[in-house]
Amino acid sequence: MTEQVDVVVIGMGPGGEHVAGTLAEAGLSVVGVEAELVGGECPYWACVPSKMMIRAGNLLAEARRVPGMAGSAQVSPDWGPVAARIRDEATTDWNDQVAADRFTGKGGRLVRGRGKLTGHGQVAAGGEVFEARRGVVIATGTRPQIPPVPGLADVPYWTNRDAIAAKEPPRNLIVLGGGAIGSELAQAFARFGSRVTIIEAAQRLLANEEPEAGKLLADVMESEGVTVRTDARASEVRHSGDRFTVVLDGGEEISGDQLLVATGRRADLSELGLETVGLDPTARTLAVDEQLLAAPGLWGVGDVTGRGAFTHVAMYQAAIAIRGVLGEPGPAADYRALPRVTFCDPEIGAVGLTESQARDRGLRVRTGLSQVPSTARGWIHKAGNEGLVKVVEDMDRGVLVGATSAGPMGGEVLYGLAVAVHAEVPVDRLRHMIYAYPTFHRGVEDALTDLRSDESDESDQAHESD
Ligand SMILES: Cc1cc2nc3c(=O)[nH]c(=O)nc-3n(C[C@H](O)[C@H](O)[C@H](O)COP(=O)(O)OP(=O)(O)OC[C@H]3O[C@@H](n4cnc5c(N)ncnc54)[C@H](O)[C@@H]3O)c2cc1C
Ligand SMILES: NC(=O)c1ccc[n+]([C@@H]2O[C@H](COP(=O)([O-])OP(=O)(O)OC[C@H]3O[C@@H](n4cnc5c(N)ncnc54)[C@H](O)[C@@H]3O)[C@@H](O)[C@H]2O)c1
Repeated sequence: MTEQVDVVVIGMGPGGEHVAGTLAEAGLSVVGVEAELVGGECPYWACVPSKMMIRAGNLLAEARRVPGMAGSAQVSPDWGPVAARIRDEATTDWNDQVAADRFTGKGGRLVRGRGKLTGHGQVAAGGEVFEARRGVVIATGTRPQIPPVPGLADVPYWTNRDAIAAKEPPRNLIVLGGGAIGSELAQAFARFGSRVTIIEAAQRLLANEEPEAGKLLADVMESEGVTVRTDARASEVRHSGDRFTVVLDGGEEISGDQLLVATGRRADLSELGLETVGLDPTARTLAVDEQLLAAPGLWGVGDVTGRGAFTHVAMYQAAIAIRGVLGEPGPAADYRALPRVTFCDPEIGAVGLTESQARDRGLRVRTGLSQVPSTARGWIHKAGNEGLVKVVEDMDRGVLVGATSAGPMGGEVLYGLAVAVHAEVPVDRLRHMIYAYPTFHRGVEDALTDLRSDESDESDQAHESD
């Protein structure tokens, strides 16, 4: 027996929950299928609790900046309130009843279990088969990608989930991977007293962002006592008693009492029955078009699409898929001004293309750089003022195609830059704007003033030799 409904959403993380809840509110009959917790990774093991850890770590860091600035302060870190806040306020002890009720309260029907396509518009879940008249939405997210380092699979390493649920900070923490997860959690634990070593295979932290940002972050982390090993590869992992040992290429051994693996995430399409609708279940991500369609009547939203593993991308895509299901017009997905913020201290905000991504696309590029400590506000701020603004201009069009703002509130400073990239505001107009004094975002004006190209460098040099 199949049950007729309007829409089935498989995966109720931020993307799926938004689609399912909104369509249910619009009056459609919606089945939301969830294998774990309604709300997905973000509220229980990712964005929200990690930002609570970071907020607490930042409070400690600010208190440690009091000497020389505002008197004296004694700081005694206590993980207890952090763990309690994560348990009680963020996750309700990893119970999703509130989120489930939120969805059913909108008129949706929640089916617990794994959803699987069994043909076009057909989903098997929870022992039932649903026939979706309007369509199916896949929003199944990602899971940690564990690298094939010999020995790693056999040791009780942490993923983000264990780190978020930690009842106390580890004494010695090894973090494999210096991307967003590794960097954020490393700094948070370090500020609570963990001795942390980050092992990153790439040349720098946050390898997908501007090199200046990764270097800045590594410098600050190291000044706080975190050991940052870039260009470092693990060749073996061992565990004995309660000690982890990571052997690096070259033989050096790094030991700790916890090992956090944060080496990226990947979608798992293998169990979704994609072959029943003619799609490849071995693909790395669910390929979708600019309307988020993977096939007629089959939408994909969120991390599973591989277009940026961020909650705001999942929500953005969800809004487009909702319009698609409802048959409403609206703009297609546009990722030119995709913002991301790594909530370290300094906060690393970025939007659009990095300089090297812009060059790889064949753009003629000018870049400008300013340093937060050299701005009036950065100088006033003093302790904890490390940061920079970098802007990347497409010279031929005279617009910014990317920007980075790192520093205190770097993620907030990013907003203006994101508007500039999104709306393609001419650089000439940005330069003649009034920037409030003394804000951190005045560093944007300085970076715009600094815009220069390799070509102009070359012509400058030619001038000098004349
Ligand atoms: C430590 C950490 C910190 C992060 N911090 C941030 C941040 O600050 N800002 C930000 O924007 N992003 C952050 N992210 C990324 C963010 O968590 C994800 O981008 C977001 O959760 C993706 O939402 P989603 O709906 O695509 O998938 P998910 O949140 O992964 O949800 C997918 C859901 O689908 C379910 N599911 C999977 N397969 C099936 C199936 N077959 N049947 C039924 N259900 C299924 C899963 O159980 C899960 O609940 C962070 C991630 C991590 C790990
Ligand atoms: N603030 C945020 O918005 C936020 C925070 C955390 C996570 N996220 C999202 O979650 C995604 C996943 O985060 P992540 O940090 O796991 O992935 P990532 O891709 O950002 O970083 C993984 C890092 O691990 C390194 N690596 C891979 N294999 C390695 C190995 N064997 N040894 C050492 N290093 C290795 C890679 O070079 C890379 O730098 C992010 O890309 C981001 O989209 C966002």
